[in-house]
Amino acid sequence: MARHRNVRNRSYSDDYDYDDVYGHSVEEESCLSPSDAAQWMYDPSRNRHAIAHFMEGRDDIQEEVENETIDSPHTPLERRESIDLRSLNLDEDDEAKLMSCLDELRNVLGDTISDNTLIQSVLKHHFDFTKSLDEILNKNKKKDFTKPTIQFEPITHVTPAPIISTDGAPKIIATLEPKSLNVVKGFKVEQNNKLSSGPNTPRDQSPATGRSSPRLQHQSNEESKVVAKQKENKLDPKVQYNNERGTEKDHLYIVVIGHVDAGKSTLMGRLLCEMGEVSQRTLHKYEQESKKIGKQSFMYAWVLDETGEERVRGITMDVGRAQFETKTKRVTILDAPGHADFIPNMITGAAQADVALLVVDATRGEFESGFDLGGQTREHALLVRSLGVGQLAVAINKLDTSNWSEERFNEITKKLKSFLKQAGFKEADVTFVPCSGLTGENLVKPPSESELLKWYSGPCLLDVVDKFNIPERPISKPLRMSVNNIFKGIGSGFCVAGRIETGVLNKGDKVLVCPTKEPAEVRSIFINDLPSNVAFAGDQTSVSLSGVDMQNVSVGFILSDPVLTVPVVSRFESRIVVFNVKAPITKGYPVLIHHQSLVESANIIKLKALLNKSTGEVLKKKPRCLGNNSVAVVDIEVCRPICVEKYKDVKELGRVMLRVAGTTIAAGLITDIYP
Ligand SMILES: Nc1nc2c(ncn2[C@@H]2O[C@H](COP(=O)(O)OP(=O)(O)OP(=O)(O)O)[C@@H](O)[C@H]2O)c(=O)[nH]1
Repeated sequence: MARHRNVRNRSYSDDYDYDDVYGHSVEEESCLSPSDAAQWMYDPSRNRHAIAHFMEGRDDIQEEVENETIDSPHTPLERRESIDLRSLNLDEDDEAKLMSCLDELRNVLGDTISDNTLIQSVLKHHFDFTKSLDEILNKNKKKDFTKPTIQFEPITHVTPAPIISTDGAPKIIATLEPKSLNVVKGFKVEQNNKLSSGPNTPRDQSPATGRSSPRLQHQSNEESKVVAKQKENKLDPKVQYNNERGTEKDHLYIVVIGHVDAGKSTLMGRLLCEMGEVSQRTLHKYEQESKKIGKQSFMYAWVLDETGEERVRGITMDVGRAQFETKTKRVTILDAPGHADFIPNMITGAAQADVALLVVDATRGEFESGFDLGGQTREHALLVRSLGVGQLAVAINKLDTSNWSEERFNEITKKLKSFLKQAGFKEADVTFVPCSGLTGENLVKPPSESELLKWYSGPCLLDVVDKFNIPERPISKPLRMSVNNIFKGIGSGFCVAGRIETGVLNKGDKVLVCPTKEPAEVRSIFINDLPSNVAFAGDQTSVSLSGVDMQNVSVGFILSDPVLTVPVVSRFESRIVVFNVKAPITKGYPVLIHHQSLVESANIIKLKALLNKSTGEVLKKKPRCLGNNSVAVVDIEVCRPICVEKYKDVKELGRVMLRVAGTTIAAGLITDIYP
């Protein structure tokens, strides 16, 4: 059966750069038990050979017969808001009441109103069905519930346009609104305009052709003419890149991660001050104001923690941004929150980054609680690796509290090295730097502390940042821009902010907003708040769009090349590494998928094969369950169609993270997609 090709006929060595797969190896002095450590042992040379060999030769992976739908032309599920009842924290009775009210409401209203709206109304009226119905009907008086239209939910939170600080503080380009992650993403697509997918999608299914809705069909001729013209006028991306950027310093995006209170914002704030990016006047102001509310120790953190709530609580909630330059690079810092409650924001920051700076608190007891006792150090490191970040600097911070002890530095680096190797970082790509954000020691100048000078002669933090390699920018691939923020622009338009994952985006280009596949035109492009005619893969940009309604674009969407469109799928196959599950993963296991800035409910619908971690060899076909540290091939079904790519085609959009109840339980590479 054709379905067998999903596993059997694949040479995994062709699909992956195995350096990008997690859980490779672990040192003997691991923080894991010896048996766990043994499971992670890995020999890359053996692996490359063995996986190719094993996959080509194997015919023995049988598959379950009940899920025949996988090969049949798949009808994508309607994309609707997913209800995660767990997040509502209802007790059993209330949950039952809620479900019963929802059923009743659906009987009357059909599917024309989103689940989210219904839930809000039911909760507001304390499970009173009649009152909820009244409210919804009154709100939607003019709506014809029987009419099948493309219907979109309003975006509930809109963030203001990015603001450049004018008081002498460094250029804080934009702060990601945490609420933007909760943007309601629901929409429904007419039956005759079902989402289709991918580079393999026949042209006649794309919005520019006959199967589109009448509105899209009407636009299609015009659109295709413009797109053809666009193609004609296009320069070779590499030539264009050299013309535009040839003489500029390379731009690097660094996400700063680590356990809560590790000193991330203080470190970055101090670094910016040392580099002269913050005026004395501003710093003095922060000093006075932080003193007033008894938070003077946070004065440097205020450079990046801009909101009143962050300053009063003394924690980062949004991703703060700032820029500085090293000898060879322009650097954008993405200061991520360390608190577990803000992990989705941290992921949004990490999804935009090329490299990461992991900050750990060297204070005795503090490192241990951030690393060993369920802290965020491990979680953050795993997350950034899962998002494709391969280079890491580790700031062993607050070493002033241990009198610059070499012993303490070695103790921490030993533990971290072992863990980071296990998480998939190559030893050569990880650098450890002793420092103190509070005193400014070893940040931009060689150390001056006599205790530190006794044993450390390595680079300061700034030099480590300067030595990072700029990752290859896939500018020759079709355009993919992932949307991580949406805000009102100047005048009548609106802007989407996000990262150009692949390709080139020119002012005036036609793009397809996916997964809804609505055509739009790029009116203007801003990079670091400055207008630009073009943006390339790797750039963080704000783009103003016309031709599409702001309410029809959501965080997690992809702006795609209008011809070589991004695949839109409801099911895909993934090779996952399971990190940490309380109960084994079984068929039907519910998870939240994180894919760039998108968060979507999903289920693991099929366990296809359990693999040997080191060789990729199939250990068991159709396993009944997956435990901790296992590697497996599974099929995942999302509640609403999403834009993904096979990892071998576009690495940037070929990774997913699976999270349950606030913990990352697995990371995966997308190995196949089911249109
Ligand atoms: N002794 C000492 N204290 C520090 C150092 N760096 C930061 N701190 C203190 O640690 C506390 C937390 O610092 P932050 O910079 O807010 O920590 P953070 O990691 O950004 O916190 P979140 O983003 O909320 O996770 C503050 O009281 C700082 O003054 C340091 O190098 N030495």
